[in-house]
Amino acid sequence: PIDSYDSCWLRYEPVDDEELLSSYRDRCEHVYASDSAPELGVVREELNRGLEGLLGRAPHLWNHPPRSADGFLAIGLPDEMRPISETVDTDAVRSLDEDGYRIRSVTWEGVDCTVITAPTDSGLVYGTFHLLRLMSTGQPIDDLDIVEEPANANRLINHWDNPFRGKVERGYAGPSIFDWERLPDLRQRYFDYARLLASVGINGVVVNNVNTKIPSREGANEAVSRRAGWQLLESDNLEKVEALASVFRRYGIKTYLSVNFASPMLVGDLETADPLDADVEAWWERKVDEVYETVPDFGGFVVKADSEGQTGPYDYDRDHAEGANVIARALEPHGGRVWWRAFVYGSHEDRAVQAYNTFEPLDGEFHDNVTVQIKNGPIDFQPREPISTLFGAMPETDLGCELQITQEYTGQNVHACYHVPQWKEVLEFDTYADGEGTPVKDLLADREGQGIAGVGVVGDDPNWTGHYLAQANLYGYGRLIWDPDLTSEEISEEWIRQTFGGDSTVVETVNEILMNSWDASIDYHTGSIGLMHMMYNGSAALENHYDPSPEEWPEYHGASEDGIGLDRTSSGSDYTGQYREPLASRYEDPETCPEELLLFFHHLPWEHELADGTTVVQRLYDNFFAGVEAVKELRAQWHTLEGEIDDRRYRHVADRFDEHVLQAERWRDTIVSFFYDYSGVPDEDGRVPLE
Ligand SMILES: CO[C@H]1[C@H](O)[C@@H](O)[C@H](O)O[C@@H]1C(=O)O
Repeated sequence: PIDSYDSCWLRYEPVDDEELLSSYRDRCEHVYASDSAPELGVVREELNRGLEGLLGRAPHLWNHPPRSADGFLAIGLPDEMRPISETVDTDAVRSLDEDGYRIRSVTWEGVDCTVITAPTDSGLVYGTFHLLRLMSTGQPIDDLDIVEEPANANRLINHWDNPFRGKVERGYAGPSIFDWERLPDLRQRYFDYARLLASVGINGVVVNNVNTKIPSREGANEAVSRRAGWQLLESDNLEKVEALASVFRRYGIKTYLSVNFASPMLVGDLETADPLDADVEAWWERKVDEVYETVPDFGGFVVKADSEGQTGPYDYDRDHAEGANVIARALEPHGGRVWWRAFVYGSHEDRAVQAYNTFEPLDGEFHDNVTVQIKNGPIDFQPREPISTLFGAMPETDLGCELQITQEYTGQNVHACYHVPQWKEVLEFDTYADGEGTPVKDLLADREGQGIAGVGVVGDDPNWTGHYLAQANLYGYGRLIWDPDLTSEEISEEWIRQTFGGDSTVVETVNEILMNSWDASIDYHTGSIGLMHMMYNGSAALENHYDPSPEEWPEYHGASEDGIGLDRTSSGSDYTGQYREPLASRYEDPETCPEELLLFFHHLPWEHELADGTTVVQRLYDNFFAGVEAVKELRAQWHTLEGEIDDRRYRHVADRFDEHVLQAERWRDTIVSFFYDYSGVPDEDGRVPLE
């Protein structure tokens, strides 16, 4: 079947500004790019596709400097394109980070030349996408002097795709794009996905769900019989993994697998998975050697252990370092890495405190090739959470930050919600780890074993993401983790121009919609003063993690007749104590605790007065109602774009805004009624109780 799907931000629409077009043609119609490495093949392909789209005619590709051209583009490693590379400081290029690159406008033998060079081939791929992005967003390219290096060494996508069954856990864009039945046969879609990821600097992809074993409710045997993610480590499946890896590696992207901690028993036939057992150690070594025979540049494993029904070292009274290290030792000789998830909870009354209590004491115990992967907040990707206390608490351990691109809790494939401002808030958060001015972004940056992992959003839907505006989150994720100093606006404008064109009304309007969407989402999902996790969690009539269901979660909101919120201070679970000063004291006192997190840290009377004299319950009413009005405003703004954007995407988004408004009203009405039932306090403006 012909795969037809959207090209997202790689549309390469014809440049309509005559002056720009002629300058682009002068400089890029002739391209000198050697074809010495697979990545160079990608560079030539992308330039062909991009320049033909933008300039309206295919470029001339040379494998030597074109003598007759008035201007040309030269791309290659410093040693491969002498003497042109001497127009840039090649030593400086060689000392760039391995994924870094340099773009420079120079004159060579009297000819205008644009040089893209880098220490490695993947840098050339990123440099090429950077130049095409400049042209797709209508920027001048006649005086470029760009040096780029990624802030984060590892920039990963974690797919929660279930192989064989094709479903994506918390995916809202159709089935998985990975067709494991047909692999090693390749789909064109894999190449286009790799292009999308490489164009925003992603250099690692975990192709399967961290829930590698279906938590069996009907007993062990039933779970084992149905094919599951853990089986990707089986010898027969490794060539399928290699097939995918062969696509991704062309774009400088490493392939990883989520594995089950009990693989020695599930994949092997051992009786135990005890990490200190010599047979288990030997089994991991043999299995990993086998993987690298098939996938020579394999990235490594992601492991979800002792978490939500997945087995782990606790089954053998071992700690998480012992669990991770047996796998890490097997990967070490091959340069592989274990991304060990810190998403462990369930044995402490207050879920928020457990990850720190579990992992902080193990600081320095993990092998050098283990990265502890920590969700941005202590609960679970809620619209807004405080920052996990583990950031800044494990200086002797490589850390990774896990963010969620898919909108599990922010409206799935219906609501417009731009996550980049949320991620900015996380990365800019000052942990005080080394005194004032130690933001998360600095803790993560510039350490080879560290980085950021984003829970993926794509599926086989033609629009990839279930909602066209959700493409901005995949785009934005890559751009932000490459350069955390970019602003949310800069990123959204880049995306809008490449996706909907440069018309200023369209750019401004879509930008405003994106930039206001997250605040609206926090308002109508939570009331924006620290509550969270009030969603439906069943599998009956309502949608899981989509519909409101506050009555399910008293231990998360602490609603009672006398008040609301959870005491996480020293008189409660003492989660505040896990932060460094001055954060601990700031959160400990309701007078100094930031209002947007107040009820996360404090249980307060409904009529507790906030700084401006408004009571807690009235603030909640006001914010829920404001959230709905904000969504109505976003919809009205989108409606002004009818005729300015192609009808297919305009209609798609407009229809979703109608459902978005209804759903926001559902959240508001359900939760303000829930608060009224407990507090008995009516809204000052007569909106609650509802008629
Ligand atoms: C993959 O499982 C997910 C689960 O679907 C989700 O509801 C929650 O976010 O967390 C889990 C995790 O992060 O492991």
